[in-house]
This record gives sequence, structure tokens and C-alpha cells, in this order.
Amino acid sequence: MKNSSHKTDVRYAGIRVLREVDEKEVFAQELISERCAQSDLSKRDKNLLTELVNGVIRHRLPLDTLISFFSNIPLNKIEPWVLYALRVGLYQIAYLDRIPLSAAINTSVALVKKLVRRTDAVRFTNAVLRAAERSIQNKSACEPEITDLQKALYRRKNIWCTFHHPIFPDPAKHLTSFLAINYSHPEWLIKRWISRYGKEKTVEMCKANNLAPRVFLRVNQGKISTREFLALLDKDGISARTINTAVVVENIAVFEIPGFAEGLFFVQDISAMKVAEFLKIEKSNTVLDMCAAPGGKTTHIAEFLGNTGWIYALDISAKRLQLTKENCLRMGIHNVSIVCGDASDEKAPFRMKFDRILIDAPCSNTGVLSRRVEARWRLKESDINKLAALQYSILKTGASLLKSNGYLVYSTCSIEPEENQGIIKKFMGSEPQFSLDAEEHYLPDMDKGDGGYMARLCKRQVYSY
Ligand SMILES: C[S@@+](CC[C@H](N)C(=O)[O-])C[C@H]1O[C@@H](n2cnc3c(N)ncnc32)[C@H](O)[C@@H]1O
Repeated sequence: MKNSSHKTDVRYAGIRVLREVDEKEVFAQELISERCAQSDLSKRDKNLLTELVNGVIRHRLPLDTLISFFSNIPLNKIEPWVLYALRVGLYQIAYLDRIPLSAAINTSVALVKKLVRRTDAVRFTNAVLRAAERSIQNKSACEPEITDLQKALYRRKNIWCTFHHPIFPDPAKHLTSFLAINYSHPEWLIKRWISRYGKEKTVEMCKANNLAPRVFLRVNQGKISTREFLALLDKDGISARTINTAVVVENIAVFEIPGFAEGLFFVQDISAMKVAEFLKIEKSNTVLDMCAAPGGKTTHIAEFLGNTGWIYALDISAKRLQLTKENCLRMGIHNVSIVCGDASDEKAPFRMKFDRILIDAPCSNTGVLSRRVEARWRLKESDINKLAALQYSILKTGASLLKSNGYLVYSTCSIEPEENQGIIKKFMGSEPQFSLDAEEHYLPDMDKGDGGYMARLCKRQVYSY
């Protein structure tokens, strides 16, 4: 859909991405980047597209709760395009400040007019959005002003939106469903985290998961020094600072940062940057990266190797390995072989053994929910044990491919113990040749980065007499 000046309409692009993310099970961020690259959207509209798609996915549960409250049709009976248009409209009404309420309503109604072309659907969309708008009492209420939590929706940075009606569960009677709806996470995950981390920490993590994550850049030292890169950003008026070796950029989308195509940096969370370092790479090592795509850690390992040694980048996904290849080319890395295969298969396609092995395992992603916005809705509690079984078999294969005195790092971006300490404990119980050299786990934090886990195992030499 083009608007009157024949430019792509940003909300139309957004609603299509939202439906595709749900129906094709693709990653929202990858689809947003693809659409931004292909479209004639302005920089401002690209930012709005990112905000709308990520915001609607992150806040889906409170948005659907509002729709259910103001609609006379059950949620599962609402025509899909109408439902997406309602979510987009309500997100702007309840969570954004820049867009006038009338514009939020009119643009969603216009989407339904174009996509559904039925007057009852148009009338229904208009009625639900106007009822929600009329029910808002104060869009920027501070915590001390909240007298009835059933009428209050948490927005961000301790700002709430209050309503005239009691829409949300009573926290005194249904604490977990109140927290699940207000902070937009599945209830089973809230229960799990409360039992492990307590209510305060759980709420803090949920709040962090609902904010756009910080953009951390790993400067490609093979091409440019951090000082030179900061000067380049400064020249473009981009404010940046360093945290340890990472560069943090504020208020800017990745596509606006200079030097991407030239491979001057890799976008990588500060927690993910710790993993390659943890592997204790030495020059000339032969390294196996067993779950390598799209190559964030492969390219970091290459930096530690300099132009020495060799990396085998294995992954089960040919499509994601294509990204690994492109990233290696972009970053100017040539000592990598790309291998497509199943790392859980004990007959892994290698006859040789490796000095270092990295297993950055497929996981539930519960440490990176601010980045992987759709993950919280796709994940089921029963998936955690299934993932643990896969992770364990990948670890067993990796262990069989490590040289004596070599190091193996097992890492995830999950904060669930079954996928982390549980795997290592079980493994150590059955593999006396290995010792646990070091272990770290971290919870998601706005300033310190994503949540996750890493363990370094050492394979001892066994002498037979
Ligand atoms: C956490 S991501 C890896 C991220 C990567 N290390 C990086 O830093 O860019 C996990 C990867 O595991 C891959 N994967 C899932 N199951 C696998 C299997 N059985 N064998 C090999 N790779 C697998 C996925 O395709 C995905 O690319």
C-alpha cells in the first residue's frame, strides 16, 4: 500500500511484518531489517516501523487484554487484519507519546478499510479504539498517583497509563496474572522467575525486556582502532561512548551507523562479547565453533587468532550459514571453513580434533527477550527440557572432538538453570576427563547487557601405563 505521494505506508508495512512474524515463525528483527533495506521508507519511518513492530510484539498481552475488554467479539473471532490494526492503534494510544490519539485511531481504521473492505469491520475497529481512548484517565501517571492497580497499565520508566475502568486482574488475588499482563510476559515464565529470583527481580527483568536494548558495537580491530571509529561516529554527529572494549551508540538505528558494509564493526551485545575471550584462544589454534551462525562469535574468535590458525564454523541452518559467510567477508576474515551439519549427531563431519571448541547452543533465549521480541510468545515451558536434551547431546559431540589439554566453552543466552548449570553438572558427572575451569551466569540488565551463561571445561590428558 502506497500513500497519496506513492511512498510505502509505514503502518501498512508494519502490520504485514507483524502478521508474517506470527505466521511464518521468522525473527522480527531480521524481517524489519529486510523491509527497511528493500523499501523507500524515510529514516524517520524506518524508526517508526521498528518501534511499532517491536513494541506491539513486546506488549501483545496487555494490548490483547485491552482489546478483549473493549470489544464485544471474543479475541479469537476477530478478523486477523482487524486484530493487528487494533494492536497497532492501541500500542500508539497507550504506549507512545509522539502520535496524536486521533492519528493513531484514524490510521488503524484506514488500514482496515484497505485490507478488509467491510463497513462492519471498519466500524468495529473505530468503536474499540475510541472506547479505549475515552477510558484513559491519565497517560503519564507516576507510581505514587496509582490508587487502583486494576485500572493501571505499566508503560515504561515508572510511568503508567490509568483508565476509568478496572481492566486488569486484582494483584492481591492473582499476582502472577497481574504481573504477566502488566509486564507482558507469559504467566508460566513469571511463576518460574518469581520462584527463583523473587518478585522484585522478576519485575525488574520484565521491565528491561520491554525496552529497546542498547546497541553495542564490537569494533573490527583488524580494520580500524576504537579511537578512529569513535572519531568517525563523531564526524557524523553520532554520540557514542565505550564500556570496556565495546562502543555504545545512543538513539540511532543500526542502518544509520557508518562503516557497516565496510566491516568496521559487528553489532553484538556486551555479554556476548565475553564468550570468545572466555575461550582462551591462543595464536595458531584450530577452533571448532559448533553453533556458529550468523557468525558473531566466529568473527570475534578470528580477531583473537589474527591471521593465524583456522576456524571451522558449523551450523545446522544453511540459510543462517549464508549470513555467517557474508559477515566473514564483510569483516575481512579468511581463515574460516563453513560447514553445514548437525552438531548433536555423534558422527559429526570431522576426523580431526580441535584445540578449542565453542558451543553457543540453541536455547530458550530467556536472557535476550528485549532483543528477540517474539521469543517469549513462541516458547512453551515444555520446550526447556527438549532444548536441554539437544544441548546435552551437542556438548557430548563437542567433548569427543576436543584435544587433550584443550578448552571447550559451553554458552547460552538463557537464564534457565536446566539449560545451563544443569547441563554442565550432568556432563561432569559422566566425563571424569573434564574439569570445570570457570563458570559465569548473568541476568539481563539495561546497563550490563543480556542475560546468559558460560562454562569453560578443560580436557585433561589421560596417561595409560
Ligand atoms: C545462539 S545461536 C548461535 C549464535 C552464534 N554463535 C553467534 O554468535 O552469532 C544458535 C545456533 O545454533 C544453530 N543450531 C541449532 N541446532 C543445531 C544443531 N543441532 N547443530 C548445529 N547447529 C544448530 C542454530 O541454527 C543457530 O544458528
